[in-house]
Amino acid sequence: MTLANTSSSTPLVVIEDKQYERYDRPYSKDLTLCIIHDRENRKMLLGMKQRGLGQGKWNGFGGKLEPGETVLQAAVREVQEECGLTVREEELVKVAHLTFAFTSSPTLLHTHVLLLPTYSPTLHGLPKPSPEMVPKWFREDEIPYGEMWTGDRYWWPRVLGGEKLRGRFLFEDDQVGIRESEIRVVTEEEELY
Ligand SMILES: Nc1nc2c([nH]c(=O)n2[C@H]2C[C@H](O)[C@@H](COP(=O)(O)OP(=O)(O)OP(=O)(O)O)O2)c(=O)[nH]1
Repeated sequence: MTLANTSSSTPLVVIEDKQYERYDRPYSKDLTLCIIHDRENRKMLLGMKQRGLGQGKWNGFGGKLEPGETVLQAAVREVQEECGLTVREEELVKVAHLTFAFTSSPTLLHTHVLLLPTYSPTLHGLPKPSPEMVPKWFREDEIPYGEMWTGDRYWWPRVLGGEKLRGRFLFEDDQVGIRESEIRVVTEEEELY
């Protein structure tokens, strides 16, 4: 094990084995999280969550898979519902599988993170607010990590930098403190999910 090179004081443990899924919880849910990147103009679309888990935080767009849906189908649907953009499954790149748990919650959240690398208004339309999310563009160097999930500063920049990651975060029940976190790079040969 090695400590990741991060600028913050919270150490992030990088693991080389498959410990990332080892939180023992009786229930699990599959979720999507889509990062909309306008690479050419060096900006990213985030949404301010209006309700539910993560309310009051900036995040990408996503939510629970509906029965019978694939990850990609759910991602396309959630992006459309939450910010009005039309994306196609083939455009989405699988960039991370992150497992989130909370100290007193019996449910593991398996979050499938996807990236739309090249947003274009002509292809995807213009973002519009929904009851769930109020979208806003941020410059790449002004991502508001202080108003996002606490763990995001550790993996978001790496995903934007082209790395494929697996990780797990055990949050305190206040959904702010991180009791434990691990992350590792996925090898070329490995299926991400
Ligand atoms: N960026 C980031 N996203 C997270 C973290 N933890 C976490 O659950 N999420 C994401 C995954 C999902 O996209 C979203 C939660 O799913 P959701 O939006 O369906 O939750 P909800 O409670 O509002 O669900 P619903 O009842 O409205 O269906 O938050 C985290 O640490 N960082």
